[in-house]
Amino acid sequence: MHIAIVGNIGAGKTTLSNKLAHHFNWEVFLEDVDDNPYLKDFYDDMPRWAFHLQVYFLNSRFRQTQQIKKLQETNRGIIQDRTIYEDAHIFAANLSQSGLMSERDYQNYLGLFNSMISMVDPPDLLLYLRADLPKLVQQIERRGRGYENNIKIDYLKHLNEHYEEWIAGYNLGKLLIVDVNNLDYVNNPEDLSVVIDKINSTLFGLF
Ligand SMILES: Nc1ncnc2c1ncn2[C@@H]1O[C@H](COP(=O)(O)OP(=O)(O)O)[C@@H](O)[C@H]1O
Ligand SMILES: Nc1ncnc2c1ncn2[C@H]1C[C@H](O)[C@@H](COP(=O)(O)O)O1
Repeated sequence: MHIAIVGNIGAGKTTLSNKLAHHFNWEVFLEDVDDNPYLKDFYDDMPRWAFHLQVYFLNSRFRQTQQIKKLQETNRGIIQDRTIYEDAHIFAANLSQSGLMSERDYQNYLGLFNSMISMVDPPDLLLYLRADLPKLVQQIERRGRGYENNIKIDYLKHLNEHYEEWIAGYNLGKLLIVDVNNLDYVNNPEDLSVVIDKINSTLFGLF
């Protein structure tokens, strides 16, 4: 079983990934953020570093999908924090449409993505955490990564629009949308139970 948690920056993916991995006693795969050599520079100067960052994330995410594939052969359950689909369909697409990545770099990137994607298995369940801008801003501030102070509201807004469009057309497997605006699974165990019940119901038809 492989559940992938997707959603905008600060929606609560990492927090929920860790909690679900603990609950189900499954393996968790997190994003390559702390050791990412481009992320801080990217937020300082997006046009300069957009392509470098996308190639870095694409490679890191592809490597992760291959590790997940191997682990699945052992029947171990897996929780994945963000997917390779989001790199291309959300972030790279947004950078291109916002004029922050040149057409030449975007087409080069897409060529790479399209070569890789046929080797990627979709998750059994894609869990989309839907969050409005105030919730995202509040949680990004709460997390306090210095370089994310530069993130503009418009950037988050455009990412949310890309998410909604991508999710509306998602057809690679089961999909569960959870509105997290009024959920606090950090402090309220009942809110975590709500999410776990929805997952069990979507995957196994329980509840
Ligand atoms: N549903 C929630 N309610 C309250 N706080 C949350 C919730 N989800 C996440 N947080 C807090 O918001 C911050 C960002 O969450 P995080 O899981 O890192 O988001 P993401 O991985 O989607 O970027 C963290 O400080 C986390 O403790
Ligand atoms: N593909 C990406 N392009 C640009 N930025 C990205 C990409 N993937 C992740 N990010 C950023 C967004 C955040 O600042 C960090 C970690 O993501 P988070 O949603 O907080 O887990 O990396």
